[in-house]
Amino acid sequence: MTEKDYTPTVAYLGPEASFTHIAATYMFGRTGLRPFPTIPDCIEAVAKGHVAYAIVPLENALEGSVPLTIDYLFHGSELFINAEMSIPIEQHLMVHKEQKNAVAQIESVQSHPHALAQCHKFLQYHYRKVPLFQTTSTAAAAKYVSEHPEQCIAAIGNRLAAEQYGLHIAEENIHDFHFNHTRFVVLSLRKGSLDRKGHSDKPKTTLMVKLPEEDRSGVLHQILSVFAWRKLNLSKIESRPLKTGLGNYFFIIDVLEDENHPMMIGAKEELAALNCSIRSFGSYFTYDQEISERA
Ligand SMILES: O=C(O)C(=O)Cc1ccccc1
Repeated sequence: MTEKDYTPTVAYLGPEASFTHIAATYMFGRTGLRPFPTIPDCIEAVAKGHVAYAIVPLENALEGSVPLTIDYLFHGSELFINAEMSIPIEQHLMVHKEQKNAVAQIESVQSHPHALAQCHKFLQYHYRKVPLFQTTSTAAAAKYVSEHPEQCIAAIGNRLAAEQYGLHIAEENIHDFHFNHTRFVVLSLRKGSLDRKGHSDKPKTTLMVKLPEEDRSGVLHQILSVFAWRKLNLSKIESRPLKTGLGNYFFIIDVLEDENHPMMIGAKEELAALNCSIRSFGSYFTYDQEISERA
């Protein structure tokens, strides 16, 4: 993909100061970013050509895949992955400044389901009886808290969200496990890798592989050996429901190689010969951000 001299519009899971916003800023800078309220809204905006790119969370180190992204990306979308970035996630408990002395009386905690899950032990231990409410993003929760100063409620989100919405951080780093990273993907209607500074040496290719209709023993073994004997390194394999019936699955396979490499071309041909159906989401570079790099 060639760089254009205009700033592309980029849809991200908003509002401002979500983790996705942080990832989007890291990848594209501050201009041209447009917040959308939900992941499906971001995916639809890029699929309909309203924006050039969308950036959405794909997978968290603690919680696994983000089901909404997987559902909308792998079921019927015609999008490609142009880049992936991984950012460290630190979660903080925040309240309205007017409620900063009432933290012991918090009546509810809101956040994105993954953020609530990442802080499960903390919440169990400190706020066992407090109801938890899911929001579309951590920043949406912070914004809601900022708009309800009279309520003794808390949000879980990042430091930027506390600053953006003027909230008081009542407890820092409440995520249960230290290694809490999330992978985000940049999507567009065009195949090709975004080439920015600091990317991985090797590109990665994401394949969606559907097993042959006829049920035969050893088919998963056959699929894996297609990659194994070619020394193609897999960085992920995940089975997801096909949604056509109980027990029907497809596989998301990430391979650390460009899809145009002769071994990859051979692998795709062999998978087709095994009666698998394959859809490639393209080859793309990966970017890793550390907290110290944040603006
Ligand atoms: O809610 C957000 O801020 C997001 O961008 C999604 C998310 C939620 C929890 C961890 C990482 C990303």
